[in-house]
Amino acid sequence: MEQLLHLDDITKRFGQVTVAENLTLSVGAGEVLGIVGPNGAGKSSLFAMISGDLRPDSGAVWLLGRDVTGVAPHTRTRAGIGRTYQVPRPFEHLTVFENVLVCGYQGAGLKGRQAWRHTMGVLDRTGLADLADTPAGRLGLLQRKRLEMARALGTGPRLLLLDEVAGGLTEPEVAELVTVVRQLHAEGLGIVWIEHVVHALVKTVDRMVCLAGGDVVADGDPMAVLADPKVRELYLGSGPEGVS
Ligand SMILES: Nc1ncnc2c1ncn2[C@@H]1O[C@H](COP(=O)(O)OP(=O)(O)OP(=O)(O)O)[C@@H](O)[C@H]1O
Repeated sequence: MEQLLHLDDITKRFGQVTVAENLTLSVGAGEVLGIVGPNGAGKSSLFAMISGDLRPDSGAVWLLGRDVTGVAPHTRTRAGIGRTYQVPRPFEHLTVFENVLVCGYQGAGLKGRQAWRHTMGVLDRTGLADLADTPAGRLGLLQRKRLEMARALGTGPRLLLLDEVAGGLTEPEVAELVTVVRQLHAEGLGIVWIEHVVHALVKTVDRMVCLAGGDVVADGDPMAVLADPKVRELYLGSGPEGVS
C-alpha cells in the first residue's frame, strides 16, 4: 500500500504537558484510520501537527513521500491534506455553496466552471445539495458538521482529517454521517477520524489507534484495540463509550 502520511518520531510538549513523545504512525493511501483516546490525550494536537497549525519540537511529518514538517498550512492543503475542526466556523453570511466554492478556489486551485462543478459534486457527496443557497449561519448542527466536511473536501484532499464530526449528533444523524464517510472511503480517499462516538468508528474504520500520554497505546483491528487491557484500563475498565 502506498504511504500517504508518515509521522516519524514526533515529540511535542506544552510546558509540563506532553502531547506526543517519540510517536511514529503511518496511514496508507485509501486507508481509514480511527483514533480514540481519553480527553487531553493529544489527538487534536496530532491533527494540528499534520495540518501545519502546530510544529513538533522534533521529528518529521511526511505526506506522499515529501517532508512537510516546515511547510505552511495552506501549502499542505494544496499538497493534499484537508481537515475539519471540532467547532465548525464557516463564513456565516456566505451560502453553503459559496463556503465550499472558496475552498475549491483557494485549496484545490480550481477556477471558473471547473470550481463550480467541483463544488456541486462535493455538496452532492455530503448531502448538502438542497441547502446550496442557504446561508451557513442558518444551518443546524448536523448540517454545520456536514458543511465542515464539505469545506475540507472542497480543497481536494488525498487525506481527510475528521476531528469529532459525530460529537453532539443524535443516533440517526450519526448513522447518516457514517454513510457519508463510508462512501468517501469507497471512493478511495485516505481518512483519519478522531472520534469519541466509538460505535461510529467501529462501523467505518479499517484500523484503530488508541493514543494516551503522547504515544500509541494500541494499534490494529478496531475490536482488538477496544478489547486491549491497556485501552480498557484508560477508560476505568469499561472501554471507550462502555464498549464491551
Ligand atoms: N496551544 C496549547 N498550549 C498549551 N497547552 C495546550 C495547547 N494545545 C493543547 N494543549 C494541551 O495539550 C493537551 C492535549 O490537548 P488536545 O486538544 O490535543 O487533546 P485531545 O486528545 O484532542 O482532547 P479532547 O479529546 O478533549 O479533544 C491538553 O492538556 C491541552 O490542554
